[in-house]
Amino acid sequence: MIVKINGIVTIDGVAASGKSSVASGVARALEIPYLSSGLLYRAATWAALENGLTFDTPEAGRSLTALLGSWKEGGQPLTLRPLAGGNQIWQGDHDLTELLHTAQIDAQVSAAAVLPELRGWVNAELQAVTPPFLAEGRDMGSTVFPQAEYKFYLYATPRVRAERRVLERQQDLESVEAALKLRDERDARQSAPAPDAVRIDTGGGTLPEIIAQVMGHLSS
Ligand SMILES: Nc1ncnc2c1ncn2[C@@H]1O[C@H](COP(=O)(O)OP(=O)(O)OP(=O)(O)O)[C@@H](O)[C@H]1O
Ligand SMILES: Nc1ccn([C@@H]2O[C@H](COP(=O)(O)O)[C@@H](O)[C@H]2O)c(=O)n1
Repeated sequence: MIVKINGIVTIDGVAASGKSSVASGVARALEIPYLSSGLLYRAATWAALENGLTFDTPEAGRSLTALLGSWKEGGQPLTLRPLAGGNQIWQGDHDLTELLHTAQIDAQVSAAAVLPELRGWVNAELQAVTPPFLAEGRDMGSTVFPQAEYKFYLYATPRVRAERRVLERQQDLESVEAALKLRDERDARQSAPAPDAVRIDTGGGTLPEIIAQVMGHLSS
């Protein structure tokens, strides 16, 4: 059956639970774009680190959003390209995407993401997009798009997530699992599932099976 979405679908969840892989598969099946909010937080973190900004001062949030604003005014804005096959982030004509999934960004991004000014900047970028689309992150269903038609929340044990992540990165299982647990703790405040989200344990199936599970909810 062909499923037609006119509004917004949200997929939230903990780190490495499979959000972007599932979002990409579902977006392709629905033939709509998906927006990775995490990629915007990662890009802003990269921008701060490149420019010597830290996240632990009272003016940190304002300094970071001022930097992002100055890039926009200078004609070099950070831009999310919401391709269904995988999101990209560009600054002007530079594709930054490859630089954003490193252990260094993983370790710093939660400190940037608690800054209210940065959360406001990311939310405004996403809310400027015209539906239909699928939005993926931590607080898409709870805060940014509470009006979404369908909401999902993905989770899996830290061990399952770490076992998947070591296949993508040159790191050992124990340190990947420890880093994921730390990120879960730091992100806990903005990661509470929307009360009306369908919760799915991605440890309970293969990637195609989880995508099919989400599609099943959309067509029922
Ligand atoms: N059943 C499954 N469901 C979801 N992802 C799976 C599954 N099995 C394996 N994976 C793999 O888990 C890995 C992590 O997935 P992905 O990068 O989509 O997670 P994420 O939640 O977007 O991560 P992050 O929060 O770090 O951005 C990917 O390599 C993906 O292919
Ligand atoms: N809605 C969101 C999305 C992400 N974050 C923060 O960004 C980090 C990276 O996100 P990934 O989806 O790529 O893991 C994440 O650890 C959070 O700190 C957020 O706060 N809200």
